[in-house]
Amino acid sequence: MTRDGAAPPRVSAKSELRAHIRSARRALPAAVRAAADRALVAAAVGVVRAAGATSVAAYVPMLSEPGGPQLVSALAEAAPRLLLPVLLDDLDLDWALHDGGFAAGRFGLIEPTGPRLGVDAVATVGLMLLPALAVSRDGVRLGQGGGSYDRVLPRVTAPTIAPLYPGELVVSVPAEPHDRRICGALVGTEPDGYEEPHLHWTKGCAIEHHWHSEQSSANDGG
Ligand SMILES: Nc1nc2c(c(=O)[nH]1)N(C=O)[C@@H](CNc1ccc(C(=O)N[C@@H](CCC(=O)O)C(=O)O)cc1)CN2
Ligand SMILES: Nc1ncnc2c1ncn2[C@@H]1O[C@H](COP(=O)(O)OP(=O)(O)OP(=O)(O)O)[C@@H](O)[C@H]1O
Repeated sequence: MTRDGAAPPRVSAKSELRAHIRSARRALPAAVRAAADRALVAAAVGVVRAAGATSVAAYVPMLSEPGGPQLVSALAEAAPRLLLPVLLDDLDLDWALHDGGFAAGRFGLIEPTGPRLGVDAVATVGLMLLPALAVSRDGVRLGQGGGSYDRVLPRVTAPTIAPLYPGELVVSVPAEPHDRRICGALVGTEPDGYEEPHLHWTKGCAIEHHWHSEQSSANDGG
């Protein structure tokens, strides 16, 4: 998209999209959010099972992040080994084994207190569910802006999938050279999308994936 002479993406293009999605998330009525989270949790468990992954990396949803408060416990039932991120001082991510313990962290994060495995432990998972504010159909991820997953993604050999609310799988996200593409988004399409998320494989995934769940629609491009 940015070829000869095209202006490089403005930093503010990303922050404008972030602000837009954060405020849309905050504006979601509680009942809609609860139904969407319930459906996303069920779909995420379906993806874990379809992938046959016993070791999974995920995240602890913050207020208004897709998945909600039930995501971690549901994933823990589906995957015997669940790794959750711990934000380090330099904004890189360490990984802790989920053992049911949590403590408050920076930025309103809830972080695991289980055994720390080190930044490279994430290379051992069979599936990564990661947080995003938006994902483009070609796999560019918009995160919270710390650049944490820009550091993490090169260490990951598993499919990388972001649960999203409807409207957050977008045509394009302003890409910068450091951005690594992710493999898929778990997302519904409006109007009933809040209750029916599907797995959309993106066009940018560099990781070979051997499984497709019943609900997947590969590269539907629309
Ligand atoms: N649930 C969850 N866990 C996660 C992430 C995430 O996006 N979601 N991360 C993804 O990398 C890492 C944490 N990084 C984060 C970096 C910035 C902000 C954030 O909200 N920053 C706001 C300032 C908020 C405040 O000052 O209170 C901002 O920059 O505007 C959140 C998480 C690891 N754990
Ligand atoms: N490998 C890296 N090491 C250190 N800093 C990096 C790396 N990659 C990107 N960054 C820096 O991180 C900052 C934020 O990047 P970006 O906007 O892509 O974050 P993000 O993916 O939205 O956030 P997050 O992954 O934390 O949710 C940028 O200023 C970028 O220069």
